[in-house]
Amino acid sequence: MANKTFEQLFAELQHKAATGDPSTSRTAELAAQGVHAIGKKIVEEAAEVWMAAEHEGDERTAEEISQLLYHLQVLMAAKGLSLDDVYAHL
Ligand SMILES: N=c1c2ncn([C@@H]3O[C@H](COP(=O)(O)OP(=O)(O)OP(=O)(O)O)[C@@H](O)[C@H]3O)c2ncn1[C@@H]1O[C@H](COP(=O)(O)O)[C@@H](O)[C@H]1O
Repeated sequence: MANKTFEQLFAELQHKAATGDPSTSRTAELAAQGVHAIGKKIVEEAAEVWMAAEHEGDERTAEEISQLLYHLQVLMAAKGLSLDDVYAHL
């Protein structure tokens, strides 16, 4: 059972990126650092997904995928993109 859906998390991250306190919110901290820093995290997390899929178990792979999805959502929020902007291309 998921703790929250992709849509619920994104709504929370949009709010945190816009109004959160960088000293208490990781999302607000990343948003304040900007697209360059978030992009580096996305590349790092993508590599961790790959390594987990090849060398670690399904649980670790799923965990790394969740972290990649989180950072992609943070980038979307920082850029002002909506879920519909992305769904339009799926
Ligand atoms: N789902 C997530 C989530 N997934 C991953 N992460 C962050 O991503 C990190 C994982 O990346 P790393 O393994 O590289 O961890 P790290 O070494 O601490 O990161 P760096 O120091 O290298 O930047 C975690 O330590 C978290 O900081 C997340 N941070 C927040 N959320 C959720 O986002 C929402 C808003 O959170 P806040 O913005 O923190 O309030 C809440 O629902 C949270 O549960």
